[in-house]
Amino acid sequence: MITSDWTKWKFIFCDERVVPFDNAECTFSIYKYNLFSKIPFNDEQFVIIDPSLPAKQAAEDYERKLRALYPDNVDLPKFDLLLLGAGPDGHTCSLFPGHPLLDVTDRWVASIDDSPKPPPSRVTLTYPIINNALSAVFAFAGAGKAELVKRLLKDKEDLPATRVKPAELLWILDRAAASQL
Ligand SMILES: O=C1O[C@H](COP(=O)(O)O)[C@@H](O)[C@H](O)[C@H]1O
Repeated sequence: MITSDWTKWKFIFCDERVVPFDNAECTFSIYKYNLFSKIPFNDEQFVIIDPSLPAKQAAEDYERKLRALYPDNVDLPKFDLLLLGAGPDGHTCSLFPGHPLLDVTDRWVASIDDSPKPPPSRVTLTYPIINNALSAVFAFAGAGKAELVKRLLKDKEDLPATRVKPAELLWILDRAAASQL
């Protein structure tokens, strides 16, 4: 059990699907009801997208909200910890293999309307922000992630997830996810 002054925490989302809060694909709502309901946070501690906006405007709005966390006008934010997953194609956040978003360096947050994984409209942090973080954790569980974990950690394929290179990168795997290493 972690003991912490939870009121000091701020939560941002590395990516989010542009869907209403009551949609099963809304990452904020998944966290809110499954994890955050167990810890005493209040809504002001979350930086969330405005899902009523089209993806491009939602990304601009979300970047404004992130910038507001840094009154000193930093060029790049330095987040303490990014908690990441990756899909079977090697995507992480909403950065998909071969997609032009992989090369975006002029924004903290980008939008996508043609995500290969539904839902199609999403906002995502870009690599300059991801790789400026103090630390990131990739967490994988289950046999369904075993081949992906092998491609990332053993084969070191050039995939969106292997381009994540913050100051410190940790991997949390259960035995099944690590079974092909
Ligand atoms: O759509 C997303 O998928 C990945 C994880 O993929 P899954 O196969 O485990 O569902 C996630 O890391 C990403 O942030 C999310 O938007």
